[in-house]
Formats: sequence, C-alpha cells, structure tokens
Amino acid sequence: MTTRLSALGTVPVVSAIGVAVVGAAGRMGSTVCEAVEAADDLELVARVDAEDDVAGLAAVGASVGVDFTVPAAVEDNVHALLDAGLHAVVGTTGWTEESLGRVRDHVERLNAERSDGLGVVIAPNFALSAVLAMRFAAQAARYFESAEVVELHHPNKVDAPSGTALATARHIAGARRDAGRGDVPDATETQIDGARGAVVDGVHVHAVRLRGLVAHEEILLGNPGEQLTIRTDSFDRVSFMPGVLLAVREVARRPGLTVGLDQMLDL
Ligand SMILES: NC(=O)c1ccc[n+]([C@@H]2O[C@H](COP(=O)([O-])OP(=O)(O)OC[C@H]3O[C@@H](n4cnc5c(N)ncnc54)[C@H](O)[C@@H]3O)[C@@H](O)[C@H]2O)c1
Ligand SMILES: O=C(O)C1=N[C@H](C(=O)O)CCC1
Repeated sequence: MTTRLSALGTVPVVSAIGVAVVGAAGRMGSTVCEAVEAADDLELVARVDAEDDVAGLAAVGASVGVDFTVPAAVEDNVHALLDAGLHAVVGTTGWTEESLGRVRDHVERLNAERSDGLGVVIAPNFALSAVLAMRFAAQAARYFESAEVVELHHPNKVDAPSGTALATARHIAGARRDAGRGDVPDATETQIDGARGAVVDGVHVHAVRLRGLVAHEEILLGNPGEQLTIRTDSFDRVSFMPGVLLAVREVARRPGLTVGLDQMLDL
C-alpha cells in the first residue's frame, strides 16, 4: 500500500498489482495481457517470451509472474520467478508429483527466510466450468461402475492428454479408491494399440484434436441401464480469465504452493 497527498490530506491508496506475463506472445499469454490491462487494480509491467530473462522483473515493478508457456519450460520458469522474488500463477500443463514437490520445497525454503511469504498457484484449468466439472466428476465417481474421460482440443495443443484430463482422471481414481471400488469393467481382449486411450490411475483417457475446437472435456460415468455425462466447453480463451485474475489477486495471501483453482473457491 502507498500513500498519496490529496485535498483531504494524506490518504491510503491501494497500489495496483504489478504483473509480468511469461509466454506473452502465445494464445493464452496474449489473452492474459489483455485481461490484466483491462483490470483497474492490476498493471501489466512486462511481457516476457522465449529467450527473455525474468531476473529483473521485480525491478520493473512486477510482484506476480503469470506463466502460460510450454510444459518443457514451465518448471524452470517457476523456479526463476521465485528466485526473482515474484509470486507465480501458473496455467501451463505438464506437472508431475515430482516437479510439484520441487516447487513446494523451493517456495518453502525461500519463505523460511522471508517475513512476507511467496505464493505459487498452479492450476490445470482456470475456467469455472472445468473446475466444477472436475469437482462434480469426483463427487459422482464413487456411485458408478465405469468412468472414462474424453478431452477434445484445438490441434495446436502440444500435450496429450490435457492437464485437465489428467487431473480429472486422478480425482476420479482417488474417489473410487476411497469408496473401495475396484477396477472399471472392461472385457477387451484384442485391440489396436491406443484404441482404449491412455490409462491414468486405472481410468481410460481419450484425446481428440480437431480444427475448430478450443478446450472441451466429457466425463462419462456408467452403471447398468444408466449414464451420467458431465461436459465442460471453453469456446473462447476469455473463459479462463476470471480464474487467472482471481489467482493473481489472491496469490500473495497464500504463501507456499496451491494446486488447483478449486482451492481458492468456496465450493
Ligand atoms: N490452466 C489453464 O486454464 C490453461 C488454459 C489454456 C492453456 N493452458 C496451458 O497453457 C500452456 C500454453 O498454452 P497456449 O495455447 O497459450 O500455447 P502457445 O504455444 O500459444 O504459447 C506458448 C508461448 O510460450 C512461449 N515460450 C516457450 N518457451 C518459453 C520460455 N522458456 N519462456 C518464455 N516463453 C516461452 C512461446 O514462444 C509462446 O509464445 C499450455 O501448457 C496449455 O496446456 C492452460
Ligand atoms: O488449450 C490448451 O492447451 C489447454 N490446456 C489446458 C489443459 O491441458 O488442460 C487447459 C485447457 C486448454
């Protein structure tokens, strides 16, 4: 918080949060830049892309770095943002338990030496419809014998399955385990490789890449004689922006690592 002299004397003025966008030239990064520029309480202080250095971002007024880059670069970027003294909001996919663990250790090590804790928010999907779909799927999973996930995306997506589908499958698997459910029924004996999709924690995940799509997911849950389908569609990347901006505004209040936007919503 800063102060400003006015006709009424010295009044507190809440400073805008300085935001640096990493991957700023990309599909998501450029949309985040527009959203930050349109928000009164945020200030876009840097657009960073491949080959740019993040070390000097604090000096140009950045307190939060937002990363939408590529799975191969994201972990190094987050460590570099933390070393530069920035909070990090991360939408890039490709995380594993191991890479999340290294970021958790790093931020906790830094925070042990700081009075103001740094925060990192990593979410595979910032769209409300997707966050709710994941939550509903996890709630429903215990009641159904069968569960499969179909994700459908634009053909320029570099990873498959999507980070959202991986998280959804893991949540479903966890709920099934907690409920004491065994394997999903599947009598397939012969198949062409890949025909049954990838298997994530025992849940089959199918990836469609199709011109015209943005980001979509269906969770199929089946019992004898009935089916529940949960579907989320992002038709436009603006769907991710309320979640990204929420995380940018909240990350400084959450020292350490937060995984998933659901952790920041009152669900
Ligand atoms: N969490 C979410 O809600 C959400 C939503 C959409 C996309 N994503 C994920 O975000 C990521 C980016 O998606 P996209 O469609 O914007 O990709 P994109 O290819 O359009 O953009 C990636 C950008 O990152 C840049 N880049 C690559 N390496 C870099 C580095 N080392 N440092 C800085 N910049 C670098 C590229 O030059 C490019 O401009 C993907 O992992 C995607 O799955 C997440
Ligand atoms: O367009 C993408 O790429 C997306 N990536 C995320 C994922 O892998 O789940 C979120 C949806 C869009």
